[in-house]
Amino acid sequence: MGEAPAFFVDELQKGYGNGFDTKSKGGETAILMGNRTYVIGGACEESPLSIGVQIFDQSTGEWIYPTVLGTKPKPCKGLSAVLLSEDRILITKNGSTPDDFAWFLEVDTQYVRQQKKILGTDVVAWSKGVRGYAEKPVVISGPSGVGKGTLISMLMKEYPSMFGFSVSHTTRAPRAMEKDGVHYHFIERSAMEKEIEDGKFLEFASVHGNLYGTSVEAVEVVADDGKRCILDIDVQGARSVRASSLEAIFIFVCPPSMEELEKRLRARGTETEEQVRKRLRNAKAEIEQGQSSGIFDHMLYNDNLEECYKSLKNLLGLDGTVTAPPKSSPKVVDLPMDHSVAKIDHRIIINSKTPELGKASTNIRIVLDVSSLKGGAPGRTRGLDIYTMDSFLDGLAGINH
Ligand SMILES: Nc1nc2c(ncn2[C@@H]2O[C@H](COP(=O)(O)OP(=O)(O)O)[C@@H](O)[C@H]2O)c(=O)[nH]1
Ligand SMILES: Nc1ncnc2c1ncn2[C@@H]1O[C@H](COP(=O)(O)OP(=O)(O)O)[C@@H](O)[C@H]1O
Repeated sequence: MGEAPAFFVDELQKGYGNGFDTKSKGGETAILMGNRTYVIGGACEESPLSIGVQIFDQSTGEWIYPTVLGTKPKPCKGLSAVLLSEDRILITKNGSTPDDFAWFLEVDTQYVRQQKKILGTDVVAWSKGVRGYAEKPVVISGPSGVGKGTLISMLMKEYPSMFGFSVSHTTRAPRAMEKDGVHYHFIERSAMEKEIEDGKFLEFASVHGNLYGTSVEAVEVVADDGKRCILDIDVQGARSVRASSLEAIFIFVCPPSMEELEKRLRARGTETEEQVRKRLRNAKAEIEQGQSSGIFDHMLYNDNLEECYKSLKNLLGLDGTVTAPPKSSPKVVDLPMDHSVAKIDHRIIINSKTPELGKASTNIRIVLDVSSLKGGAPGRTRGLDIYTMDSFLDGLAGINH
């Protein structure tokens, strides 16, 4: 494990006051919570392409090197930290673009506490802040051949800007029309097992003799796009997601009969006879679990495809009226290289300290509104609102007229 940043040691051993202090030196920043000082910054020793996290425990005088989960931010020239609540720290990256400047380091959220129990180590988790209010992800399960893929394709075709598909990893061989990275990430079993060990998966399961899993990243890239994520996963996977901190809507699709299911599977013609038999055997257990496990919020019967699709749209609140395109967020400038950060209620005010080289000496003030945050690790933190102080003041002036 790496050495603690030397220049911090003296100061940390002296202690930092009141629990809301943040200090920044070089590429690092430190923030005190209770007895622990979180030192964030520099490159992480184990993965140099990401920002490191170390904890100084003032009660024991020892450094702790926690397991760091989640997609990590890339190193930058400097950081600022603000304690948001007792469970997470907001990190802003100097000089970064609006889609990369707000990150959350979770230190005591439900997910972190759950992972601490599982791993038996100290844990912190990164979650990137994204703008916009995409709705809860949708988990769709059901036996092979029931029509999940067909229904999802219809939804994505009709609402391309609203939904994004979570591309799973699988060890099964690609079908003729399937593209790597679009339908699945096709992967060797040993490589997938290694990635599972490294904590890259939100859930995984062995289905019909192959490994399938949803990586945290698969869900995150959809959130980054401001879209609602659709997961096509089996009942075991749905159970894992239900037990995780990812809030989602769970839908189970049933066939009208086993005979019809067999007909559809055979007509699709993508599996060998042996595979078809295996899938039909597994279907019985899946339907039983789907109907009785209490995991699913909604059951759909896919007899007539058009009717089933209409029911799916209804339960997702898409009742046929044309929905307005998402409001485009006001443009925000990059975060100044040198800035101060202040927290006022649920707003974080970022002020540039000095004019940047070659730039006019106007003072840049950016507001981060954190009043409506949703989600978090594993996955992005949604609902972040970012605007310039000027547009905020213009808005207030508008109200007063
Ligand atoms: N747990 C889990 N199941 C998955 C995942 N991706 C796909 N599945 C499920 O694996 C099963 C087999 O999928 P596939 O081989 O594509 O066959 P299909 O169901 O006949 O289209 C289906 O029940 C899928 O819902 C995943 O990431 N995790
Ligand atoms: N309601 C339906 N009636 C008849 N055939 C259907 C219906 N829904 C889907 N299918 C067909 O059944 C086959 C299996 O559907 P698919 O979407 O691939 O299932 P899954 O993704 O659940 O394995 C496909 O050939 C599809 O066109």
